[in-house]
Amino acid sequence: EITIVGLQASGKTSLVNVIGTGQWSEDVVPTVAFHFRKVRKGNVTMKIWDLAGQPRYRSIWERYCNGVDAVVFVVDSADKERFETVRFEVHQLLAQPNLKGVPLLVLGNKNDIEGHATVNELIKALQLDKITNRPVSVRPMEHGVVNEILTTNFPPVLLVFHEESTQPVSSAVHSVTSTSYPSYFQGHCSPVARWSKSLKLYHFLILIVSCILYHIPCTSFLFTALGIGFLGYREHTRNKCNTLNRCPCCPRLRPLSLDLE
Ligand SMILES: Nc1nc2c(ncn2[C@@H]2O[C@H](COP(=O)(O)OP(=O)(O)OP(=O)(O)O)[C@@H](O)[C@H]2O)c(=O)[nH]1
Ligand SMILES: [Mg+2]
Repeated sequence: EITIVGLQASGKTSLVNVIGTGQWSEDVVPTVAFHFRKVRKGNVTMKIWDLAGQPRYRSIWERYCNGVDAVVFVVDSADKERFETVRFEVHQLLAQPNLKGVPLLVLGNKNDIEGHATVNELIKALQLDKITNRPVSVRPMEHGVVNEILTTNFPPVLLVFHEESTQPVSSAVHSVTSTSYPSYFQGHCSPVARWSKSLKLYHFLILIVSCILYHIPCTSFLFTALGIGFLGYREHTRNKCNTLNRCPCCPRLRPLSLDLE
């Protein structure tokens, strides 16, 4: 799940269209509020939140960035006059507590336009080198062609695009299996978090009520509570929580490398 943000007319919707259809189209209208799109590539379903970039919609960005695997910030790299605004918006967004640790991918779009900023200029103008609390990647892009962009070192989305392909998105797609996925992450879900979150209050309520009804002594109560906890933990581990499908209670898994050019 990714969220695409950026100032108006930076090319967010154009990018999403390319990801979704593999076709570049000039035919885009400014987004109102947001546009949600689900794209299936191989074994992976991407959920993409394409947010509107006009000033009146920027206050909702944070809400839609909450809990996603990556935030993609699209910048019109030919519109240098607005870099200051972009810098402000990037840092303002990343300062939100909900976005702690979420990886950031900055795409310098419209690279086909003469006089566009280079990746290094973008890093400097947007002060991306000051972001130290999350993985950051900056890539150039034009006409929504994302072949080289959404690749290896940058996590989730991005595995669906083949690293060395020079083809546009649709043909660059390859299937991702759960075995190729975990190598992008280090760390694992905390067993304590899993265990405690899998215990629900109602488990204890049922237990207390049945203890009272059947006059069960304290030690049995304890053993049964532990048993329920263990079963809950196993259930949680098996069904809900792995590197592809993290559960909300587990700490965010970290991508392995920081790829700031
Ligand atoms: N030259 C050039 N034009 C582009 C590129 N990407 C997008 N555009 C054009 O930029 C304009 C705005 O594109 P959109 O995709 O609607 O931009 P957006 O970021 O979704 O805008 P909002 O929805 O208003 O936030 C369109 O006319 C696109 O055709 C690019 O790489 N190069
Ligand atoms: Mg749009």
